[in-house]
Amino acid sequence: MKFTKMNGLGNDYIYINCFEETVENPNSLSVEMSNRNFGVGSDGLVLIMPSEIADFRMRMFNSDGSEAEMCGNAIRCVGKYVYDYKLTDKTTISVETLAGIKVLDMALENNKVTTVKVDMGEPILEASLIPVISEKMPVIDEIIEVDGKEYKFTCVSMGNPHAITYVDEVKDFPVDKIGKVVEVDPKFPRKINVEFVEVVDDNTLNMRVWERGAGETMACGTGACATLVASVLNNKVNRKAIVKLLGGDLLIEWNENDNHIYMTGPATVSFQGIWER
Ligand SMILES: N[C@H](CCC[C@H](N)C(=O)O)C(=O)O
Repeated sequence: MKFTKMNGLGNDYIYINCFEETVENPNSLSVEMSNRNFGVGSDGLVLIMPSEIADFRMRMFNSDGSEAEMCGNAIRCVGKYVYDYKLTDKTTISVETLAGIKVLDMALENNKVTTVKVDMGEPILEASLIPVISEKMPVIDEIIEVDGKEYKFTCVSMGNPHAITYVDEVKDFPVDKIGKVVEVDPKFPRKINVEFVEVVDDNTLNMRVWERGAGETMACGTGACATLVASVLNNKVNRKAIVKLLGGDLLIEWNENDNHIYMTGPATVSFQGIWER
């Protein structure tokens, strides 16, 4: 089976073109192919499929096999894949996801996609829809205790759930130690992605992320969007800011007119290969 390895700021996935290939059990295949010793190695698996209601459909699976509602870094790579490999000649396309239809605008250099701007839709702030067990609206300063220390979280969904907390400095923060506990806290019925954020200035945030179903990754697109929303709600940044991740920067805007979040960032092909099953 042919696959393409791509990444968005180092958040790397294996992409299967399901116009040409058939995938029986994507959950177990994601676990198998994501293994960095016995497989290809990745943060998960992404299927590029036909859609009845959009130009294309994307399904995304974490490296633990769980399917996520949406993936920001992956959807930019889907845009790059379908244009560069000539499944479309449009530079504005729609992609069906479990979090609804997303619209992508793609920038080209030498007729290859370099940067993609994604309309990520509206943030979801209602506790029951995130979901998080909380009486607050929006969910700000939700306390979770880890190893005797209390952390305050703001919770936002971009179709997938996120809990954001602010720290003095992300560089040496124990993201894995704290992230893996918060991910599975009983307050989160569908678990949660956990973002650790350092405010640099009104237009700049440093962020590291412990992802649901994958652990710490180099970048998280939906997480960067959720982080911008949380930071505006907490009066820490302007509505348009750069989110600096281990793998690089994303430009995120929470548009005041349409309440939509816009994410702009790169998409990169690493290599193509054949998976012998
Ligand atoms: N781990 C996430 C899915 C991947 C999100 C992230 N890689 C992104 O770029 O948005 C979840 O289970 O919701």
